Amino acid sequence: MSSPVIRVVDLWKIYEDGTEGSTALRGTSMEITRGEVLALLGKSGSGKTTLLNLLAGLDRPSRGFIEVEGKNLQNLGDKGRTLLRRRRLGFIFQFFNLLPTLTAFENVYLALELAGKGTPAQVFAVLAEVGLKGKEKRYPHELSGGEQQRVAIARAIVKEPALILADEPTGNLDTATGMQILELLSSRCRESGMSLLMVTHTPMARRFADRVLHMVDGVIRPEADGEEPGP
Ligand SMILES: Nc1ncnc2c1ncn2[C@@H]1O[C@H](COP(=O)(O)OP(=O)(O)OP(=O)(O)O)[C@@H](O)[C@H]1O
Repeated sequence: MSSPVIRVVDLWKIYEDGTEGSTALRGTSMEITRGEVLALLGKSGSGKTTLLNLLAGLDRPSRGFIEVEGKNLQNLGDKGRTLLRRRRLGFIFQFFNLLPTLTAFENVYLALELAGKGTPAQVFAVLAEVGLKGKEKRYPHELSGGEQQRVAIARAIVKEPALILADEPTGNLDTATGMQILELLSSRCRESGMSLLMVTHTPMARRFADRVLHMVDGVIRPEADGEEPGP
């Protein structure tokens, strides 16, 4: 069996905010295998964003550890974690987070440059693949929300990362556009063996997932134990 892309072991996060700490994660564990598409649901404040920040190496766990492709994030150092983010992780956000002064092409090309690999031809190919052929020179404000999210998907997948972390990827889109985006993202990840962890409040996201997880009070639980079964 192949080793997991992500291994989370007994992860705790206690935010120290002066007087009493706020415990966001309470000893949670999980694994993500190659090419697996996961939806992570959970109430507001249950710890989803905290987990994403820790997986991205943007914050440190209070206890426990995370391995990305067998490497313990804490042992990598700041520089190592930055390189890992640029090369092995992709990010998709609710509000797209494209650079407004760069065209669609330039937004995607920048990600490739930061990853230290790739050619302009790859950028054209990936933009065509997400349905943006002919729109490469548009700036974000000249694109619809769905199109901007397609640029963000292209930016994430162009470097073929091990894992894509998506935080509410359809939160700012209408239902039909959101479905198209989830279909595109989940099928492309499966085809290329990229893993996808999407945090979502959208129950329809479970249709596109291989596995649905629920964050309940700082602990990840499988769907069966979840607190809010969906439609
Ligand atoms: N920087 C911080 N300092 C102190 N407490 C924090 C901090 N960030 C988050 N928390 C607390 O940790 C808990 C989990 O927050 P988190 O943002 O991870 O939840 P979430 O599931 O992503 O919520 P939402 O769906 O609303 O985005 C909450 O109780 C929150 O108040």
